[in-house]
Amino acid sequence: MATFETAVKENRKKRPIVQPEVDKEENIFSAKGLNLWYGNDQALKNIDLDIKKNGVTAIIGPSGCGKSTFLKTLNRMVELVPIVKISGSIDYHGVNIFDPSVNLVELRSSVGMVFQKPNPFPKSIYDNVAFGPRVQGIRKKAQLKELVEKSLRNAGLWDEVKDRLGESALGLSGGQQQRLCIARCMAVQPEVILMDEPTSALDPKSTLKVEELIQDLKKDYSIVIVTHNMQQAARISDKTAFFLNGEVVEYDETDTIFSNPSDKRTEDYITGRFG
Ligand SMILES: Nc1ncnc2c1ncn2[C@@H]1O[C@H](COP(=O)(O)OP(=O)(O)OP(=O)(O)O)[C@@H](O)[C@H]1O
Repeated sequence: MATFETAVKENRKKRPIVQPEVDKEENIFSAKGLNLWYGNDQALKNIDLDIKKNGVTAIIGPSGCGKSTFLKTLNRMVELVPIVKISGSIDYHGVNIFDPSVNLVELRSSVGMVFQKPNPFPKSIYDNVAFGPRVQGIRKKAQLKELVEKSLRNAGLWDEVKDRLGESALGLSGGQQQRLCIARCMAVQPEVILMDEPTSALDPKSTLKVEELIQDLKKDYSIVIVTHNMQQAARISDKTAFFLNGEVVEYDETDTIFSNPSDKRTEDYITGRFG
């Protein structure tokens, strides 16, 4: 049986994700007729959605409407659940991510993910950030050091941790841990960052810091964020998709969704009539 390392190496030989000839596209993802089932239960229904490059796209909607499922479909993490079945397509750099030739390791490096609860490894701050690059085969100390510093700086955490890089990441505050997880995600140099309610476990001050960070990062990354917090979606996103019962009810500029939605269900949701 192949070891993890040989599997990673084999996988690298597959089709490269980034194809310069289609790199100029304005949309980073284009989902078409996307359906997803957990066993017999359909969680995503005929989703057509284009996600803007270098912007923040918010996914909102009531509990259980399929927000996280859609997010995890974008880097095929959802398929870690064995009962999942999918039909339809999601184009990324002109390639359907479900095509058998797609290199999953590369896809998941290019499309990183930050979760609701900060989940640093029980390792040092340095080793958390260096983990991904090491898995990618980077061994040179100087190169690793540079990547770690750059990622921590980009996550706005460097000044707070530069003198304690060898200490356990678990000793950081919740807000710092979440920014560390964002740094860990950036260390593998993704171009998309998926965020699943990244501030719901944080206090208001840490939430503000992460929101400022997202605003800062969007010039270099495409960010898709699931949030229950409507003010947050309104504050930080460029476009917003409203999901209901596994369908996209409305998708538009965030200002339009919050000031002049075209569907009554969107209006009812954003004005707190249900959810
Ligand atoms: N691992 C799983 N196995 C079976 N069903 C699942 C699984 N994960 C999610 N579901 C179901 O899929 C549907 C969509 O769930 P999902 O978590 O995507 O919704 P959500 O909008 O993100 O909800 P929340 O806001 O509560 O996190 C729900 O009916 C849920 O029960």
